[in-house]
Amino acid sequence: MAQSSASQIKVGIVGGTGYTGVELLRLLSQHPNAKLQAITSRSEDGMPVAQMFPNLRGKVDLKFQTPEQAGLESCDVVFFATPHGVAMKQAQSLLDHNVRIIDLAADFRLQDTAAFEKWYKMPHSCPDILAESVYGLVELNRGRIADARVIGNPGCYPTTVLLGLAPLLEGGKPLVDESRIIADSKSGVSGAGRKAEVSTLFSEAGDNFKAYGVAGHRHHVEISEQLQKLASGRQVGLTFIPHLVPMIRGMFSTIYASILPEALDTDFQALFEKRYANETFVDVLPAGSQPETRSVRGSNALRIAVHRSGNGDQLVILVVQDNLVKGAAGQAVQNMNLMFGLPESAGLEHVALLP
Ligand SMILES: NC(=O)C1=CN([C@@H]2O[C@H](COP(=O)(O)OP(=O)(O)OC[C@H]3O[C@@H](n4cnc5c(N)ncnc54)[C@H](OP(=O)(O)O)[C@@H]3O)[C@@H](O)[C@H]2O)C=CC1
Ligand SMILES: CC(=O)N[C@@H](CCC(=O)OP(=O)(O)O)C(=O)O
Repeated sequence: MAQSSASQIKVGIVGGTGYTGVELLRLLSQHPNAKLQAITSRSEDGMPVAQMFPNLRGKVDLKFQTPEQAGLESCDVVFFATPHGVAMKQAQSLLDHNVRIIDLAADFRLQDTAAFEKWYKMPHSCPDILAESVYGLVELNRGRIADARVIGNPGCYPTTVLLGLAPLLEGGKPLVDESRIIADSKSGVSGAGRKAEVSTLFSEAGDNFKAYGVAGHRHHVEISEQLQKLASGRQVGLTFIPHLVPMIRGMFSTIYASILPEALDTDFQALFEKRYANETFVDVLPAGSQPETRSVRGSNALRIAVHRSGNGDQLVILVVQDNLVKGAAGQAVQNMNLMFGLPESAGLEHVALLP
């Protein structure tokens, strides 16, 4: 159980019964500098957290409380592991109490409020707070995260696609045909959350493999907004197709890009290795490697392999992560560490679970 001390960060979690909420609990209950202070659930109000999640017995001795009763305003930071539209309604009152906010949903991800309203089917209730918020993809935005009061933690698919493409787009000179990039992405079923839905029943999702959101997915607009920033304002044309695979955790994005004739002699392996050389959580695998989702299961690592296919003019980038860790709760804790001046890897040193 985390011991309280003056230097510990007082943490609240809104939405402690969902999959990202319980993942935050797993990570933060072992974090050397965090003290869990308030965990909310409206449906499980009064239930001991460890009764619902026995993996936390002896680690978390709090009960779930409603958001109104939990005393969130006395925390240093509050994580929202809630559906879209919840954090933005509580953000101002928490900021008024000097509480910093990390939202795992999409309320603070898209700067384009018209796109937010189109894809999330609700008006944005605090565009002024959105304007000061920072997109919490640490490897791209580290400089701005430390001082941020509000973080929009990235979507799981966007994390894989953006980190898989950043080294190609960040340079001033295009290396690949930026008008036709393809991201073919697959997610485990936990990506859909813990709520009961027919599509995530064992008998629907098991022994099955399907694409969805082919005509449009809300992560496409999130990825596109960030890709344009990475490419210094150049338009980037992306086809993004998500798939559901019959596993619980894990995400795999295969990204295809055509190398421009003038860039054919680029050493892409070296480019990726150099870009991520100082990143604790991004692992560029040796040339020829084929990453597996189980190599990141339960860990905050994201692994990338760089390949050329065909006659060498097609780049194929393979990216794996655990959707609940680097794709959600782990990334959120990485943001918290930066915001509070801690080592970025504090509480995030778990090695992936095999088999
Ligand atoms: N699953 C994943 O891989 C990823 C998820 N995300 C995002 O993280 C967020 C949480 O996802 P996930 O954990 O899967 O979701 P779940 O559906 O599993 O859990 C949602 C949680 O929010 C609480 N909640 C629901 N409505 C409200 C409300 N109006 N006010 C306060 N609390 C509420 C629920 O508890 P109760 O109803 O009892 O209060 C529950 O604890 C979502 O926005 C999701 O899009 C982001 C990246 C990856
Ligand atoms: C498998 C599955 O259903 N995945 C979710 C995305 C994961 C997620 O929660 O992303 P947000 O935080 O942006 O909602 C989906 O496609 O809707």
